[in-house]
Amino acid sequence: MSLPPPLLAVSLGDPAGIGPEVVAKAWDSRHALGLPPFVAVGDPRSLSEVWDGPVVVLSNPAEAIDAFEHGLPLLAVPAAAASLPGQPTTAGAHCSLDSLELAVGLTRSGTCAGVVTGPVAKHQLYAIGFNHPGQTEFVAERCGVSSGNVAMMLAGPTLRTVPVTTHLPLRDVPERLTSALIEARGRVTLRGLQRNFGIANPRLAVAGFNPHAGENGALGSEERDVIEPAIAALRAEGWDVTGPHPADTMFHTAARARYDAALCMYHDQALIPLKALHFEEGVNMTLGLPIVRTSPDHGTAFDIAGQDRADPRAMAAAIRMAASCAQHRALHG
Ligand SMILES: NC(=O)C1=CN([C@@H]2O[C@H](COP(=O)(O)OP(=O)(O)OC[C@H]3O[C@@H](n4cnc5c(N)ncnc54)[C@H](O)[C@@H]3O)[C@@H](O)[C@H]2O)C=CC1
Ligand SMILES: NCC(=O)COP(=O)(O)O
Repeated sequence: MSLPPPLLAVSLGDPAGIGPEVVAKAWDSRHALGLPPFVAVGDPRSLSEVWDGPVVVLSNPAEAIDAFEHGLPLLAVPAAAASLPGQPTTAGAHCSLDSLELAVGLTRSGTCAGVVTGPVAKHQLYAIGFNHPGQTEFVAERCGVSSGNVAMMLAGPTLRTVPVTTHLPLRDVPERLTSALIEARGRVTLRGLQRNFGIANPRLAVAGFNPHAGENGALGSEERDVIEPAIAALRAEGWDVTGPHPADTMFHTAARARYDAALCMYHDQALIPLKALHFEEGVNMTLGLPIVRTSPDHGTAFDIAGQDRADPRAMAAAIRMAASCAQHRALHG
């Protein structure tokens, strides 16, 4: 059985970044890229700065599916002041936050089947008082889920990675890494693979923290003291979990074939292999939420905004993945 493609909400992200451009280009290529209907949420001027295609400004999201064939459906969240591509402003940061809020609200209410979040600049948001590390934790809070019970999964065609710790200074990682946190992220990841991707018996490979996964304790003790107990606890629940693996040898082709997701100890351990292999089509998905949330793996790219150089494939992949996961959940719960 299959269901009609669901309507998704797509926030444009920072108006000065490449979010508006990649969303517009995704709509332009909707047939070639096989995209389901979506409604954009964000600043109308940020679109007209970079695109002269048709925009259908809606007053009611219910009109989006009919409008989608004729123009890019938009729920307008105008920024208080115009911002130019590549020149982020405080007004733009507020607009990106308001757009995110509305897009998440449309999804939580069931009006949309999933939310795809455009790239925001974290330092711009921090400057206006945003007190979450990133959009992941913001969406989790809006859904009533603690940030410890969600997982940021980066996914490409041949690799999925999940960092246990995300946006914090590297020097703070060791004290933040606990067996309980590794176990929780591992469990959310395994359940997320089942729920969103239909992988009945998911395989999780857990990375070490130190070089050579600690070299039997000679190069660090986190593997023995923190990571191995978490792996043992997950295995005791019946999950297929291996590790701790030396991180430098778990991402080559043959190694990747042995697992469905790699659980990594810190941000760059997870994101470097993913972006090296799949930058053009990488998707960031939040696991553990009652709603579907995806995002392209890239950021605001202020350096190329407004130059017609932004590649829309990661945004398109994020839209496709959100639709596919939403349909899978609708069919299988
Ligand atoms: N999902 C999100 O909201 C994310 C937001 N960010 C934010 O983005 C800002 C900039 O971060 P950076 O580390 O510079 O990463 P970035 O992904 O914005 O840019 C890195 C490099 O890749 C290029 N690039 C990125 N996306 C591209 C695309 N679609 N097509 C062609 N070239 C592309 C950029 O021009 C730049 O040279 C930061 O403030 C960060 O917080 C970063 C990652 C994800
Ligand atoms: N490096 C990934 C990233 O910055 C995305 O974070 P989030 O805003 O989706 O939490």
